[in-house]
Amino acid sequence: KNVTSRKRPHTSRHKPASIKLCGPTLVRMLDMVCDRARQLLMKTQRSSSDSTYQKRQMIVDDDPFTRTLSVTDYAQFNNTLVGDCCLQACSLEQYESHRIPRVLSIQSHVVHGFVGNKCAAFILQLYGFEVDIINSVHFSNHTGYKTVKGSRLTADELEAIFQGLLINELLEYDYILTGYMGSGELLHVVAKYVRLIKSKSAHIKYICDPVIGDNNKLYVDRSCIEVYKNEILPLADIVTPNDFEIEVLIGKELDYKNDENQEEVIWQSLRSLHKMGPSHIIISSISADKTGGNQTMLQMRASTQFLDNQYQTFQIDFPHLEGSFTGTGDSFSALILAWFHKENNLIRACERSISILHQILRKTIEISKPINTHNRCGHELCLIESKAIIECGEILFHAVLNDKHLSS
Ligand SMILES: Nc1ncnc2c1ncn2[C@@H]1O[C@H](COP(=O)(O)OP(=O)(O)O)[C@@H](O)[C@H]1O
Ligand SMILES: Cc1ncc(COP(=O)(O)O)c(C=O)c1O
Repeated sequence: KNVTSRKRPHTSRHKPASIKLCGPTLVRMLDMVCDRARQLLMKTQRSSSDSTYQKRQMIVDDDPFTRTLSVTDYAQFNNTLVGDCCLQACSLEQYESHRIPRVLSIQSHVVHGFVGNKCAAFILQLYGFEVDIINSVHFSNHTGYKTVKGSRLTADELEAIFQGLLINELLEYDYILTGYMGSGELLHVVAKYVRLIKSKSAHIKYICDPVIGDNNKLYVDRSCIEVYKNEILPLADIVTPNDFEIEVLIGKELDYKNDENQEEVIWQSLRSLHKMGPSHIIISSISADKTGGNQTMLQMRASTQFLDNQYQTFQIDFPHLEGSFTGTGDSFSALILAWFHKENNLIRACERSISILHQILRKTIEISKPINTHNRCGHELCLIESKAIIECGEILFHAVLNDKHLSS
């Protein structure tokens, strides 16, 4: 409460003093203070014969964005301004559940098109996340085009960026998301700062797409593999490898199709990866060539390891769409982050992410043409045009639980 003694007409517009409080008890207390203040103001007005009470203005501002309630009471009695009393309150529960979650996303950037941070930033910001972006590469376009020009972030540059954030006390995140990194040195710096950020709070989740390669081909420097195995995986909470990346990480080739006990091979490989650190693993797609299943379908497989070393495993089957797309893996990890945050449930997060991506790809096929003849990577994702699809998050494909809950 701030009471000023100034003569009219200085009913002024100066900024009200504000008290910020958290917690239900304090909110209740504030309510009482407000009520009492109002009673006193009314009483003063009634009892004063020469009251020069003017128009009383009370502004109650319930801000859905910051989830704060402000009560600003401007009142004037007997040539005295009693007012400029601003109370701003919200419960701690409300504050926590509506606080804007902050994500640090370290991935590639392309000037034209959609991969890496171009996908993650759009998707996450659309869902209301605050996204801090570090670009591991700054390229003209993705690597599917005839030519790619641009630069790569060095380990020293990354270290300098982290130092700046650290010194300014800005390394405060709820989620860390990483994708294409390129070199072991860069990954080493990432691991150092993920460790530091995670040491500040137990609630921080690290979602890692361990980009190594696909179809037996490495996309990154070989030095990445050991850093992923020894430094990154122990810090990661959710990982989204493809089947080639699983093979590289667990050091074992998997022959799903020719193995009699194919199911067991897949789940055993997931279990080996759990042992390296992450409690949630999602293989975003396995083709029918690998599983020997229905050629028109793709399969997502996922697994959660619980604290008591029990596992929950599930799969989602969805249609294989004709054509090739880039940026799908990066969009997938961003969607998983967003929906894991909203649902706090891996199964729901996977159902939503797979369903949303399916609709984005359908939209992309419907409204875009393959980029050009020399491009072997098909379509750029039509993410902006899919805004409503992303926001809606309709579930089209449901998860099927694996009945065996493996124990270690
Ligand atoms: N040809 C396709 N048909 C249907 N869905 C696809 C296709 N390509 C990608 N997706 C969707 O994008 C997700 C991620 O793509 P994927 O190819 O598994 O990742 P990455 O690009 O990392 O290899 C898949 O889980 C699937 O939902
Ligand atoms: C620079 C860059 N980053 C990331 C990716 C990964 O794309 P996806 O999400 O399809 O795995 C690509 C694919 O071409 C790329 O060129």
